[in-house]
Amino acid sequence: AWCLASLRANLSRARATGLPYVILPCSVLGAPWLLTQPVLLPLLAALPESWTAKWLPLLLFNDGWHNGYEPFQRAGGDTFLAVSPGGVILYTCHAEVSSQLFRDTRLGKPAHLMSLLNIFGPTITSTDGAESRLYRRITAPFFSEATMRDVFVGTVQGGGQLAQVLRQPAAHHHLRDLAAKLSLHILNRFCNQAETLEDLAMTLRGDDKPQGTHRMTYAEAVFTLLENYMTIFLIPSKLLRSSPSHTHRQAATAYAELGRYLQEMKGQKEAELQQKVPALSNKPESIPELLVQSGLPAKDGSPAVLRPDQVIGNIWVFVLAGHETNANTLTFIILLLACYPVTQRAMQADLDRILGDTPPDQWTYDTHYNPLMNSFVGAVINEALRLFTVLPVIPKYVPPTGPPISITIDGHVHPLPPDTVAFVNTSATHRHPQYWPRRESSEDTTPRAKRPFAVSDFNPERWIQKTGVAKHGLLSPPPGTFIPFSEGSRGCLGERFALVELCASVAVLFKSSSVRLLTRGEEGGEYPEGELADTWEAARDRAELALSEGVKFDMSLRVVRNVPVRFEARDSVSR
Ligand code: HEM
Repeated sequence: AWCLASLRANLSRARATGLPYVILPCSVLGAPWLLTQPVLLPLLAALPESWTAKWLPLLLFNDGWHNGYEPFQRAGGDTFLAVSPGGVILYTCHAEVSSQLFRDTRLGKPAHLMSLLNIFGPTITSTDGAESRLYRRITAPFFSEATMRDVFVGTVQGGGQLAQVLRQPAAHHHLRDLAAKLSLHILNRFCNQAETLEDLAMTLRGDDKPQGTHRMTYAEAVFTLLENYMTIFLIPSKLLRSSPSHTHRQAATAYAELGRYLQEMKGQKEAELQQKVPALSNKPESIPELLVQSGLPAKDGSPAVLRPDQVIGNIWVFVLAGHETNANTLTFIILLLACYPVTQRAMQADLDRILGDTPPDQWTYDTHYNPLMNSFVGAVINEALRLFTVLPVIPKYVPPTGPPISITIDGHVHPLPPDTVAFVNTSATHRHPQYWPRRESSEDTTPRAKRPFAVSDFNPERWIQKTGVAKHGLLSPPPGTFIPFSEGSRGCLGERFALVELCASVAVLFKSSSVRLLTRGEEGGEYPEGELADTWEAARDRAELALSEGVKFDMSLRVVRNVPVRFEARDSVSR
């Protein structure tokens, strides 16, 4: 009775918006569905597709990337509502609507749905209003041009070490982990000022050891925690520690160890700040420094702006937001280039043109970043960000108290009622047939080309502007059509940081090395039977499957299936 009454009430709220809607049996965000999904899903999947095609994909939050534009095609519109007894959710991939949602400062974030990130304390990403503005204001000064200079040079140094490790046989088994070690190092070295290049060398070799009384290294604690994030979020540490499962106990250790590392970082910054003579320091302040400073009483005696849990929560969220996304994007770029040798060579020709014989230790942000980003390097990065949206959905929220907030579509005004969650679907936007027409060869629907056709649609050439409106040589997409970093007042704080890091790592890896797909016969006996395909075309098909079926969204989008590739010094392969 409650369900029917709620559904009726929500239907009348939905009708009042004038937007098309789809009725769902439950809310994708509600506890009943989240708890019963493992049991119900196999039953629902067994029903004829024609019964479920319109609504079931909307209940599969983690499949958003795989579904791409399809749910919108089925719903017959780029903006629609999903109505259930649990509430009303707006789905959009309409550029004009997304831009309005990003720019309208009356809209907030559904902070109550994002508390998942608050495992060490409140965070910038899962708070709203004055609180998130405060965190942004405190940490924004870190993202200065001085920081970008350091990040560029540091990534070239670190990327050089990664290139050496990747050239070892069978390194592809650990490709994503090695990329994550590099990006965690960059973050730790520049955001946290807490690591050196020697530390990275040891981590990449696997020679790093826990320090002092720690039971895990910092990197091990971060990676283990991320592997077991939901377990740690849902099950109290006390239970995890006494669980018979080894994985549970490891998860509890990772959580405790990382908590200790974050506390130590905070303590060390507090000690440094008490000794520091500000005028003598010309280094960009680190994220922990900015946060810790706000957690101390001011010199004039006014109280601290942040509580200790706010300091720790936010140090953690920068570690999370700043390394996973970059590591996953770099991995996608490497695998895409292995599938496209011709594109790889075109990008390397641009690297040779821009960098010439200048040794990597003389590459600088001021001289090289812009030319690289306006070349094939920028085109490849943008195209990878378009196809592999590491955050496939960006949530917005009409506050529960207050008036409806209207969106306008083709001149028609649609008032969104209070308490409406809005999902800007980046994955569907980036596959919208009008904004991003598929490349001709990707019209291939043979069984080998799997939804969402990410590999066959990879086309960096589309970013190279030959005619028309050009922004520094690369295509400048209309607002709302290319949104990997979101936009507006809650857009990614680390966008520039991420692009600088990606640019420098792609440049250093591919200036010195090439990557190719491995096939059987040309290799020694170090690969297990069945791992390698017989021909390049078969290897390409496997890679394409891995980059569709083998892609998973949990904390962010990543490839979980191994793709056999080999890095070789460029001198040894034809240019
Ligand atoms: C390829 C790399 C990256 C991508 C695609 C990406 C994407 C995004 C997106 C889409 C958001 C908005 C999320 C939302 O509204 O729910 C976001 C927020 C954020 N990102 Fe990134 N990001 C990347 C790298 C980074 C890096 C390197 C840092 C820091 C060093 C960073 C720090 C943040 C922070 C602090 C926020 C929260 C902003 C707020 O809530 O006000 N990101 N990112």
